[in-house]
Amino acid sequence: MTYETILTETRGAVTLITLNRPKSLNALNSQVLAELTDAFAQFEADASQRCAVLTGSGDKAFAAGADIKEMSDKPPADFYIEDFFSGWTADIVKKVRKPWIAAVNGFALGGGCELAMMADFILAADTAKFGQPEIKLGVAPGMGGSQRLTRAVGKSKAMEMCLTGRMMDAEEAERSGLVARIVPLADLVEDAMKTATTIAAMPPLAAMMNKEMVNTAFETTLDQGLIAERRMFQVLTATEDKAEGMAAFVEKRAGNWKGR
Ligand SMILES: CCCCCCCCCCCCC[C@H](O)CC(=O)SCCNC(=O)CCNC(=O)[C@H](O)C(C)(C)COP(=O)(O)OP(=O)(O)OC[C@H]1O[C@@H](n2cnc3c(N)ncnc32)[C@H](O)[C@@H]1OP(=O)(O)O
Repeated sequence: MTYETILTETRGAVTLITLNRPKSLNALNSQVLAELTDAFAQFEADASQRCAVLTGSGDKAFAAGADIKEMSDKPPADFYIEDFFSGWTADIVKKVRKPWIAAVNGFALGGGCELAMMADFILAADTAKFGQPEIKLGVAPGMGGSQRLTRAVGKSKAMEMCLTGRMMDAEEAERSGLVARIVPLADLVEDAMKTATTIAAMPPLAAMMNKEMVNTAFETTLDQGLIAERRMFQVLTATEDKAEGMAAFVEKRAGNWKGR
């Protein structure tokens, strides 16, 4: 599938998606939203693909946010009538059950930071900068920034960032728990692809359920999360891959996963 605003390629069981609007620092417009949603749907439907990486073209930006020029022209009522931005949660966060990584190669601001936080985890280049500067435009995060950032880094830091619009560099982002690891920019995509390849080699059902468990912890109470974890563990003990995984360990060999 070829797109205009994103690039996609597959390397083994890993899909690499690159935001590709370098002249506007990969700003996210309606076409990006449509094409990214389609690319993730293709990834989710392709049984040969088990993990994905999302990054930005160029060395300057992952995504500098929603396309301000497009937003400034949009009739205000249309945002509400069309329930704008709801597609990101429905089509990318909820429907993509396979693991995917955000490899943040530069500015991740506004919608760019929000998109990165939809990933299962973030690998940040040492040059990456994160922020929710919407207040400077007279608005506020509109795609989960105030909710996911607060859950990821805590109220004080999220509140300061939303009220001042300041950026957080990669060191602060790692220290705050927003990103899993920092990688030199030159090595970022290869490290992310290598990490994704490791995940893609895991039993696919267990990978999906580990993702679902951690996301449940991010969104519910401890008691409900413990119940969800226990039920998914119990389901996994009934799978062929559980029998294969434990037999492979005892027989000191690699597992041959069936995905069921
Ligand atoms: C109708 C709706 C459209 C979107 C639909 C699809 C959904 C998209 C995602 C939804 C997001 C939800 C809502 C979100 O919370 C709201 C936002 O994201 S608001 C935007 C927040 N981001 C910003 O405020 C950052 C703006 N950019 C900057 O501050 C600076 O560009 C920078 C990143 C600090 C870099 O500065 P410089 O190095 O000086 O580079 P330039 O500023 O000269 O930029 C180069 C070039 O890129 C253009 N550009 C940069 N950012 C954007 C942007 N966000 N939108 C559009 N264009 C952008 C900039 O204009 C320059 O272009 P040129 O002037 O050379 O033509």
